[in-house]
Amino acid sequence: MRIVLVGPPGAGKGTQAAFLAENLSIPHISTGDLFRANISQQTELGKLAKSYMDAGNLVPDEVTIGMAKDRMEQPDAVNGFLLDGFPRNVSQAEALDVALKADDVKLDAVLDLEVPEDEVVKRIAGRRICRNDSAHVFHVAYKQPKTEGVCDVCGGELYQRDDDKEETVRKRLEVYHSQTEPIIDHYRAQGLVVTISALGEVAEVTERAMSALKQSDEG
Ligand SMILES: Nc1ncnc2c1ncn2[C@@H]1O[C@H](COP(=O)(O)OP(=O)(O)O)[C@@H](O)[C@H]1O
Repeated sequence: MRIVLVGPPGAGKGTQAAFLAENLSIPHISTGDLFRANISQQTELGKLAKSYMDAGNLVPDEVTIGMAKDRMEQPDAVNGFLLDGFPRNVSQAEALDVALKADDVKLDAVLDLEVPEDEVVKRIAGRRICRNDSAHVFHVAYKQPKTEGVCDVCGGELYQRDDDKEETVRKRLEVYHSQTEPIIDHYRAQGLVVTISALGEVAEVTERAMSALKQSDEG
């Protein structure tokens, strides 16, 4: 299956993507994770990406599209993938359409995770991530001082992403509404959009997502 996941920052895309990718036996491709890997390895791409990310802006298409395509061309992605964070604007969606067409393949679904805006701000401000695995995500109370803890799953150090500060989150939401939301219409025109609520327990949302994807596959 070839799936695109969309939803505002804080919708739980990364968390859900990890579970869904495992259930569906396809690789989870996250452009945010690819950028963060470049940042921690201090590559040129990482340095460039960081300046945009910390401001809550999108990294320019010229570098993002090439990076995403390179990843999708890896052998593990030949029969399917779950894209998380890409495409993030209409021109990226168009570039993806062209790339898929060239390979004579199609997307199966675009899964849209819906969550109210005040919930998103609260979730992100309290979000802490494990240094060992970005799928290990934890939450502290909203507006609590940044406390360093350890990951319940693997004992790794927890940290707050630089772009998870409240001011940056507001900017990211603005960018989401102005640049990313329009891709939902782009894909709606292709009949691919499946919308589910991202509220509730993680496992509940995964179940909701799996049954929505199954229905769209049959329908
Ligand atoms: N496809 C993309 N195009 C441009 N910038 C991107 C893309 N994917 C990720 N980024 C950059 O990485 C940041 C973090 O993205 P991500 O890890 O997906 O977090 P979230 O979904 O919580 O916003 C974005 O705010 C943006 O600066």
